[in-house]
Amino acid sequence: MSGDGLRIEVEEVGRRVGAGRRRRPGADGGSGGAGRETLGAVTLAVAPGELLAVAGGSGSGKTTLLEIMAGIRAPSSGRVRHDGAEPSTVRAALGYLPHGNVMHEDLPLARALGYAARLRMPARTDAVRLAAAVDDALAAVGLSARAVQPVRTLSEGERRRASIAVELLTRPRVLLLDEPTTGLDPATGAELISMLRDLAREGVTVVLTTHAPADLTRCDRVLFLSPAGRPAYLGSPDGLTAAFGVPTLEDVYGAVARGEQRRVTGPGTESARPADPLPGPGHEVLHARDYRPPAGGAPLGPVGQWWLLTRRSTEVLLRNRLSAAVVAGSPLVIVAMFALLFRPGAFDPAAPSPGSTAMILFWIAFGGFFFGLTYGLLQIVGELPVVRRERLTVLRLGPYLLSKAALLMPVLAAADALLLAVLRGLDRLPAAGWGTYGSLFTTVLLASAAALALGLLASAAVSEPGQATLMLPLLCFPQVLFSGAFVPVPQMAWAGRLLSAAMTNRWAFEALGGGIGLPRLWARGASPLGPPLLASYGDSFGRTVGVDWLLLAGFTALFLAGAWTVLARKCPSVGAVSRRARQAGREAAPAVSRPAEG
Ligand SMILES: Nc1ncnc2c1ncn2[C@@H]1O[C@H](COP(=O)(O)OP(=O)(O)OP(=O)(O)O)[C@@H](O)[C@H]1O
Repeated sequence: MSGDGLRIEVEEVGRRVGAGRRRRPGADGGSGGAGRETLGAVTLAVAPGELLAVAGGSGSGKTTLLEIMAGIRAPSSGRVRHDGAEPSTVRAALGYLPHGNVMHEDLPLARALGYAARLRMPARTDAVRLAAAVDDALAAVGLSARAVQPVRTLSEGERRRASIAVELLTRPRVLLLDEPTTGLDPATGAELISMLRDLAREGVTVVLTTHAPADLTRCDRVLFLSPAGRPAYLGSPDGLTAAFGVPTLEDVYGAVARGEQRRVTGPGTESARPADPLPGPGHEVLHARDYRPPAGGAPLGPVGQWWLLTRRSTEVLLRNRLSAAVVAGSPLVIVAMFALLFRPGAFDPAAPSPGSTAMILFWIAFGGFFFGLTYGLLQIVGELPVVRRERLTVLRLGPYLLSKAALLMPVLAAADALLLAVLRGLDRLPAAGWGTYGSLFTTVLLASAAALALGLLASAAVSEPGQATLMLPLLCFPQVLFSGAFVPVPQMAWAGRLLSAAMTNRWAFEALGGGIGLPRLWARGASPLGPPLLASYGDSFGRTVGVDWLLLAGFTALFLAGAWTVLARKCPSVGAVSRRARQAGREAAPAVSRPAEG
């Protein structure tokens, strides 16, 4: 189903990991000198139509090499070219399948592929051609009969094939797969390799990493890496056992671990097809303008992506009944609890209850915050592997984050409106005009928006849903303590006052107090407790409400920018990795040319 593959040239590629630097995809570009070598001096060429297996013990650098070939990790030395071009410039022609299952599990298979096709294929592709691309990809991996089945109900082998189908949508000319057979039974593994072999037969260049000795015999060539990440064998699978003088493929692992090395160069060991020599140092590298991407035009722009991602997030949420029930049900439960907690008439000027009025306003502010935070927290972390994978194609982070806001802000607006309407209906809030309630609603909605952005930031920063759950009390507690509702801001220690300025709940609480006329009620109402309470709060409610709104909007923008930054670091685009590689190369250059001391 694909055209001619690209010729991959790996030239003296090595990678070192520096001391004290954290691992993150593509981010730890080599420093050229210091650190531990995890991959060393790998040189090979993979021809179009060839199926190459990269084998080796755990930690021998298989994934590292594959990621370098895909252009999503920078080598510390050497270089990789696809038909003479840098990986980043031919990204549209590369299909990269990371280890594990990276699809939205709640979507039916064809729907998940449909969204992936719309995202990756040219924007002008019409619905009929998109559907045909999905059908072709499903047929290529033998899953046409599973099209309507939710991804989570597929077997492990079917899921692996479904993941490959996503890459096939754009008819890649190079397919790089990290451990596609891990976890599969031998028959399913063999089936999957035979499917990859068919793709290679059609001209695609296929490279896979594997732990299964049986896979090796089904590939054209094998690159065996030593525990130190150096090539121990490169050649035909048939010659593998003989080269190490061992009876079985399993024994090769032991021999390689003992440090034996066989760089076979006889017939069948080189590229399956005759190739041009590797480009020399003076060889001019192709750049994006020289490479012709598949015909059809550019993929969706930012607005198109935003709308597509909004629709996908909505469908993902609606198809997961538990998540949908939590999103819809938690405001109902919380509103009901508020209605039970407070007594009516606290705002009655003839008999006000100043302490209760402060508490009612605080819990309204906190309700808006809590809805936003809980909605945001689980949004990103659960689909981070999908985001990471899509960032390697065309996904933009701005539209992605804004799609979450587009999905959740209407729900938050409904929850906030319900909260105010129920409390007003039950006389927990005073009778007042639309202007006052418009102000209260704006405040709570802005509080929810800021909390949603904070939730998205936390969700992007953690690495698993369990950690996101732990973040909930951590983020809520200071918002309660330092809101100024329980201990008025003027009564706090100076450090507490400083901290309270960073709490969105403080500004929401004060805006609600100002908006509903709390100072007037406390000062002129019939309760003798009002004036001293007002004195303890100082000028907390004296500010123009618009200033509080600006602060809440500023926090929202700040948290969204934070989420964008975290995601950009965790899920770099291929272009970003390539820039880092060039930067690392420039930094490494002086170290390489430095004369030996002594
Ligand atoms: N950023 C990093 N910092 C420290 N060590 C790293 C970093 N990146 C990779 N490594 C190390 O590089 C080595 C190769 O890792 P890699 O994931 O490529 O191995 P692998 O052969 O794919 O392993 P496995 O088969 O277990 O998946 C490992 O020892 C790993 O710990």
